[in-house]
Amino acid sequence: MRHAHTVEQVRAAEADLMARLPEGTLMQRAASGLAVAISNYLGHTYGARVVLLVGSGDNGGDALYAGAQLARRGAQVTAILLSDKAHDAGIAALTAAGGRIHPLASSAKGAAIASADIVVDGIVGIGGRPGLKPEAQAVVQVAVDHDVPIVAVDMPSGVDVDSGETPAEHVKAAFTVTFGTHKICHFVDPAAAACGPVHLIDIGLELPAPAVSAIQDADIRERYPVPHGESDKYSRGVLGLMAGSSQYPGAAVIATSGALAGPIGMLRYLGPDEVATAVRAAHPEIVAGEGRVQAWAIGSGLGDELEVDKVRELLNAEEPVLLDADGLKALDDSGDHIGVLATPHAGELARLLGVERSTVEAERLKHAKLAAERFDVTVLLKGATTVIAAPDGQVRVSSNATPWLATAGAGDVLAGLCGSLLAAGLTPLDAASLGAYLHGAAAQLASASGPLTAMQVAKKIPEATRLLLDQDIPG
Ligand SMILES: NC(=O)C1=CN([C@@H]2O[C@H](COP(=O)(O)OP(=O)(O)OC[C@H]3O[C@@H](n4cnc5c(N)ncnc54)[C@H](OP(=O)(O)O)[C@@H]3O)[C@@H](O)[C@H]2O)[C@@H](O)CC1
Ligand SMILES: Nc1ncnc2c1ncn2[C@@H]1O[C@H](COP(=O)(O)OP(=O)(O)O)[C@@H](O)[C@H]1O
Ligand SMILES: [K+]
Repeated sequence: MRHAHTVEQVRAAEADLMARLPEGTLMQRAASGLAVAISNYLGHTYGARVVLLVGSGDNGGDALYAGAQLARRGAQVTAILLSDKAHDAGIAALTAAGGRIHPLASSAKGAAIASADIVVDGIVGIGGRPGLKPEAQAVVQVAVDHDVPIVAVDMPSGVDVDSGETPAEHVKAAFTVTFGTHKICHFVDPAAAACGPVHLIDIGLELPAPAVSAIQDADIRERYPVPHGESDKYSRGVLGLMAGSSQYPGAAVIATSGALAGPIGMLRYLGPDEVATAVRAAHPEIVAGEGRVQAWAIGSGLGDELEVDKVRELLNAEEPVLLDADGLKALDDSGDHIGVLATPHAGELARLLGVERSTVEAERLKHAKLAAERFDVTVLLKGATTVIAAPDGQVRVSSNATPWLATAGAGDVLAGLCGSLLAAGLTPLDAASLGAYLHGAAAQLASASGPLTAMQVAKKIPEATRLLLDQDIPG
């Protein structure tokens, strides 16, 4: 996993390390990494036109020192100071290296930005409040108008670093270079979408447990329940699936496709006879009717046929339960739901919490955590980036999907797959994490940059799993 820490955690780790190192060491490490990343992006340094947008703090200092390094290697570097205050030693370093300094009032700044190869956003970093001041917004807009790529120093200025929210104007970066550890805004939308690819420069920080972790290829290999010589169909896990209705029979076929593509040894289907017939026609290996299971997946396409009392009974039983779509209506905030995994999209989470969908979309991390705490369940909030919040406060994200996955039935595949992982014995947090990541990987294969259907995603899950399990990933 990749890990993100809060500003407070970063500041504390930085203070610990700085006490043991000569002054300025960390900023030099950060600036060197930034300069190298910019050179790599441009493909050349000599003669490159680089404009630095410099705010009042150390984020501007990083930009100035990186600019000085680039200037020493032959780049034409111009700094635009957006505040009366700026990092003095950084300005001295850039000037000594032959860089130019423009105050905000300079009439030449617009032309410098318009003709730049790259603009460096050193306006604000972890010390910033959300939003851009009008003068910063104006210079950023010149870069946007002239298609000049922007590299964000630490994070795109204007985003909310610890929540990933973007309540006001902010920079949209071609890429971001961050230091020491990832920050929450790199992982959580909508801010994550403004970061572009994020390069992490190690500056030697020693960090506590992360606030948010991002799932990677290696996590699948580490945690997937691969069967072994002693396994049989029962020990691999049996999933009970309640999905589909006379109104939505297809949801059952799609959800069972997702479930069978996961690690379980057997799938029991419970639902109306005509739907069971359709499910068995698609997958003759499915067993219809009651029996022992290791986990339940309930909800996709149930419509009005949800039996709330029966589901509530299962919620209080020992076996873990996944609740999706209509099944979420059975969730209440009483009782111990520690083994429950809820998989809402933003609209469903909004209904559960009694807020507007737009509020959930703007504050995804906050609402996923809120629901996990209120209902004592693990919440998987679907979207371009999937946010998974456990009741103990752990948060993970998965962001390997493709926008082509936004298609009817894709959520049913995910519910089946995550249910399958639950039945195979993973915790709700791991089942959600691996399920979301494999779903995203399968969608990439199914899409190949083009349209896909939910059933095609389900069909690609075994191949995605095989590729991820076989890959030789060090450490
Ligand atoms: N920590 C680490 O490990 C390392 C950190 N490093 C670097 O330091 C950066 C943090 O630097 P920092 O603490 O000086 O804060 P920073 O983000 O530059 O902001 C400072 C000032 O900006 C202002 N301001 C606030 N909001 C604003 C807005 N929306 N628009 C305009 N202005 C705004 C506000 O001043 P005010 O307006 O209140 O006078 C605030 O005091 C960090 O991101 C990284 O790049 C690396 O060098 C090495 C390792
Ligand atoms: N823009 C996007 N980029 C990537 N994945 C997305 C995007 N929008 C939605 N998804 C994913 O597509 C799936 C849609 O699920 P859901 O909204 O439940 O659809 P349905 O109810 O039709 O099955 C989820 O896994 C979600 O994370
Ligand atoms: K920045």
